[in-house]
Amino acid sequence: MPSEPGKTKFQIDLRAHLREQNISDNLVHLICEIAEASKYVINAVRTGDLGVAGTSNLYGEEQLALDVLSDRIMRKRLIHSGVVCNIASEEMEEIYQVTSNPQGMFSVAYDPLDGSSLVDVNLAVGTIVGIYQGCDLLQPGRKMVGAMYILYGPRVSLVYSIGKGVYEFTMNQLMEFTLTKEDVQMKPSGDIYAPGGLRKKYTEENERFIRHLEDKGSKLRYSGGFVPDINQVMMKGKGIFMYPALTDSPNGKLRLLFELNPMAYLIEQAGGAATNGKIPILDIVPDGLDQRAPVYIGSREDVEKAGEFLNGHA
Ligand SMILES: O=P(O)(O)OC[C@H]1O[C@](O)(COP(=O)(O)O)[C@@H](O)[C@@H]1O
Ligand SMILES: [Mg+2]
Ligand SMILES: [Mg+2]
Repeated sequence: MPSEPGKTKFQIDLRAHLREQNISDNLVHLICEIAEASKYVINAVRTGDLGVAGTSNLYGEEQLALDVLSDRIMRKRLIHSGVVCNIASEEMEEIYQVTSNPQGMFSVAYDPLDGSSLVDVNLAVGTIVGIYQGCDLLQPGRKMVGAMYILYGPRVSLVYSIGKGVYEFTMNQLMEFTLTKEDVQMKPSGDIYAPGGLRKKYTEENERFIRHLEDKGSKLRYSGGFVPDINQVMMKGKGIFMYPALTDSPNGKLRLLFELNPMAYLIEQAGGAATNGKIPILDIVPDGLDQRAPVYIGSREDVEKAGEFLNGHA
């Protein structure tokens, strides 16, 4: 007998799933609003100007770079959600205050279109989001109440956690997100690695760690997009992504608030680990919106091993 629509576990849409999680209506609403915004972002990525046609569209209107457009889409949605206090985006220099009343409100830090330089070569990109209760955004990532990313690949998937495990939803032909994986779990050790940054600027310790990974049989799997690269580690359930300190950038490249904290939250929720080589990413106290940090993220034992190499114990 065919199952009743909406009743089979893997036909559950995002809103129905969230309503069962025992969280506030405001948080359900916020996550659904971000999911809605992502539909407009993927539409912009699929059909938007790639810079080849100059700066005007058919009507002579100025066209926006995709990351700026994605930022506007996200910001507008968040402002009108009615449940957001402060917004910080990789595309904005300062915090955007929607209201100063923290009651029942959330603050959001996001990267609207990470890896936007990959759009012209048609590689996967994504949106990364961290959610905080109240109005304070400059807190350690461990204070987040939720995090998610949306991957714009051959399929669009949304991976989220509110501290109760990691769930993957995939966009169907009606642009609804339906549950495709629940309770995603990382294995303690893996055999793939994704190393960001120019290799000749790696320190000797990082070079030795890479040699260790290759000696143990790990294969290179790097696309240059943080969201697809993390999604690979997450969904295969094994391996490590790193963007280390470089000889000319001691804090690496990736940003704590917009990129690292949400991913660290998700990977920890899946039983993995994320450090800057010394301490968990989620314990770093941010001193500004644009703070960067080196990162080792993925299977727990691989991340610990990185720490051993960096701290002279291996
Ligand atoms: O090209 P590199 O130095 O390896 O950097 C790649 C990293 O930079 C990013 O593209 C982030 O940069 P943007 O936020 O400017 O897109 C990540 O997606 C990726 O992991
Ligand atoms: Mg980015
Ligand atoms: Mg970006």
